[in-house]
Amino acid sequence: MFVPAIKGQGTEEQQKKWLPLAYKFQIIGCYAQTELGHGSNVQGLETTATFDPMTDEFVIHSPTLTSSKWWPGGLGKASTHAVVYARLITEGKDYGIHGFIVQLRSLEDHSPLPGVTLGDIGGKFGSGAYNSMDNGVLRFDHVRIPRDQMLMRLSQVTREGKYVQSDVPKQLLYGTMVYVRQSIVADASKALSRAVCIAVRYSAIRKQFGSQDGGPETQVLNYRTQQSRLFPLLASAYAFRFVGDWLNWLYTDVTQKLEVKDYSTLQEAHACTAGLKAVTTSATADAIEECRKLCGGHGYLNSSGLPELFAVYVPACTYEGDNVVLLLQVARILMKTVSQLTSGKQPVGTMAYMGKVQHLMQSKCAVKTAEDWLNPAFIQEAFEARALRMAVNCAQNIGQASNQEEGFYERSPDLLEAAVAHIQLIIVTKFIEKVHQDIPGHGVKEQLQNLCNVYALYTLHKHLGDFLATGSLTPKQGALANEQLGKLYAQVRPNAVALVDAFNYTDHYLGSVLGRYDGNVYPALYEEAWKDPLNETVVPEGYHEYLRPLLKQQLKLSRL
Ligand SMILES: CCCCCCCC/C=C\CCCCCCCCC/C=C/C(=O)SCCNC(=O)CCNC(=O)[C@H](O)C(C)(C)COP(=O)(O)OP(=O)(O)OC[C@H]1O[C@@H](n2cnc3c(N)ncnc32)[C@H](O)[C@@H]1OP(=O)(O)O
Ligand SMILES: Cc1cc2nc3c(=O)[nH]c(=O)nc-3n(C[C@H](O)[C@H](O)[C@H](O)COP(=O)(O)OP(=O)(O)OC[C@H]3O[C@@H](n4cnc5c(N)ncnc54)[C@H](O)[C@@H]3O)c2cc1C
Repeated sequence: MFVPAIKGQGTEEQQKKWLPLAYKFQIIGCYAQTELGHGSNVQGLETTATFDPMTDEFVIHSPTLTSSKWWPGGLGKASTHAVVYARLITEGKDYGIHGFIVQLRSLEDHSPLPGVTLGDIGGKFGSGAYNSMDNGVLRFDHVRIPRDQMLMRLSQVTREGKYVQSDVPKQLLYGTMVYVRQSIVADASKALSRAVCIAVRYSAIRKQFGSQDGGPETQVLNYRTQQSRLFPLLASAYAFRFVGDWLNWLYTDVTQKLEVKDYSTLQEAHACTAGLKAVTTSATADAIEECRKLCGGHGYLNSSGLPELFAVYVPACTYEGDNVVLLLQVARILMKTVSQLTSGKQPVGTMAYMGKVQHLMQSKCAVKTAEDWLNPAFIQEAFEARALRMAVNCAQNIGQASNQEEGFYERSPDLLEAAVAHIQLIIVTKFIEKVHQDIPGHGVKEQLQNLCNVYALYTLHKHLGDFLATGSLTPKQGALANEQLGKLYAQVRPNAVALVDAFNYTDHYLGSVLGRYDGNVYPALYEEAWKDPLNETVVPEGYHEYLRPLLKQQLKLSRL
């Protein structure tokens, strides 16, 4: 994040100076924004950067305990430099949060520079999976940096100390986070596809119950409950891959527009990166845990690869923006869009469907049979109607409040659900668009169509309350969707293993004895067990100190 921050907020000159050093690992940088007291609320950060015109320097300082930088990855032990986000103060006025390049450690002996206190913040969730990352703590005691180490693409401070705001939106300060959020969506698909690959392959070899006359037991992958839990996750892995590909296109397009000072899609980029990051990471974290449970007891072994995957993945729901905070950002933009509908201003991009407000507010879903749910037009319209009606309902309720902000606060739980509905519509839309494309490979398109329908109808089934409460569907149509879902599972089953083999993960990358490509799980589990350090001695350490005295004492007591 050190590099994209300099690329996005540094001048050409600053990029020429600092990026080659970073690329060649002549310096190691981190992104020091979050503090002990503030993470979500960036504008609440307390670290100060006060301009000293006498020396043409900024004085970086941590005025309070809560202003200590806290969490930045790589900060504790590895980084020599940081992009530090601090309150810019010049001529006695606070201009809010800006980025500054600050050297933290000597390039000679890696010792912290004068006025810099830093270290690691300690162990984190799980069996230490994330402990390979030195998330750090950092405090400044009046550390001086040259004025030209303020990232000056978005705004400047002159030699005399005058603050100058460039003619670019100040939100570009948040650009690095937008960049990482869009990459996290693609990474959600990677993490989810790993978990699903393990769970599908293991479910195909695991047999339990159902033996007839001594014959083989039933593959657990054949149980309807296993399919109804697992196949929506398989479909989600593909869904997140395709929406992640689209989001990368959107991000690239926005970045190109920014180059020519076209800021028209900045809001769309923010809403989509924030919302898709929130929805895909929450779903993926839940799905990895579900995949662990789908593997029964063996899923709880470290050798399954699932506990570590979960422990490493779950902070994705928090880092790069807490998911609730990000969804509320989407909700704000939805409310702004709804308020503009009466002005005649046509919504664009992923909000364009809201322009069909007259139709969608009164449309009746035309589904009459289970098979009708295989028609993408019916799915698309049902999801559009649900999302729009939820947004309009929120806007109407907010409108009844004494003031907008109070109304937004009071209705924030409903707004959260409206934001999720809008983002799920985007995911479904992009999946439908993907399967409408020419897709090479014999039968591949049909399989992806099945998965697209599984993702859409599973999501509809899971959020049926929204669809019924907004009148977007009738209970009968909801039941028909569930009926069609069961038929789709039967169509996915024969290709389930092929659909996870298609991720083409090596056994090494998968890191799971349950997900081995050859399915030879039981010998691998047994072999792995003996590698456990506890098995280095046949009689366990502690026997003589603890077990033997206890056993002897109990034996003596039993003879009394
Ligand atoms: C076996 C192991 C295997 C493991 C396998 C899986 C591995 C895991 C998966 C992947 C691995 C790799 C993943 C990638 C690496 C990830 C590393 C993560 C490191 C983490 C880094 C961080 O966390 S950095 C810090 C992140 N912090 C945040 O995100 C803070 C969140 N808060 C904010 O963004 C802002 O405070 C907030 C937007 C909430 C509020 O802004 P504010 O200005 O205070 O107020 P507001 O009025 O809401 O907004 C004003 C105005 O600006 C618009 N706006 C806001 N944000 C943006 C933006 N980003 N872009 C554009 N516009 C923005 C907003 O809409 C408002 O507009 P108007 O209404 O005024 O028009
Ligand atoms: C593994 C990991 C790596 C990280 N790496 C970095 C890094 O490299 N650089 C960096 O700068 N930071 C980093 N962070 C910090 C991270 O960005 C923050 O933790 C994250 O932005 C969440 O902010 P917070 O901790 O202040 O959460 P809080 O905002 O304090 O969240 C606490 C609760 O409050 C709720 N909440 C907060 N505000 C509102 C609101 N307005 N309305 C409703 N509910 C609200 C949240 O939803 C949440 O439930 C990292 C964090 C982790 C876990």
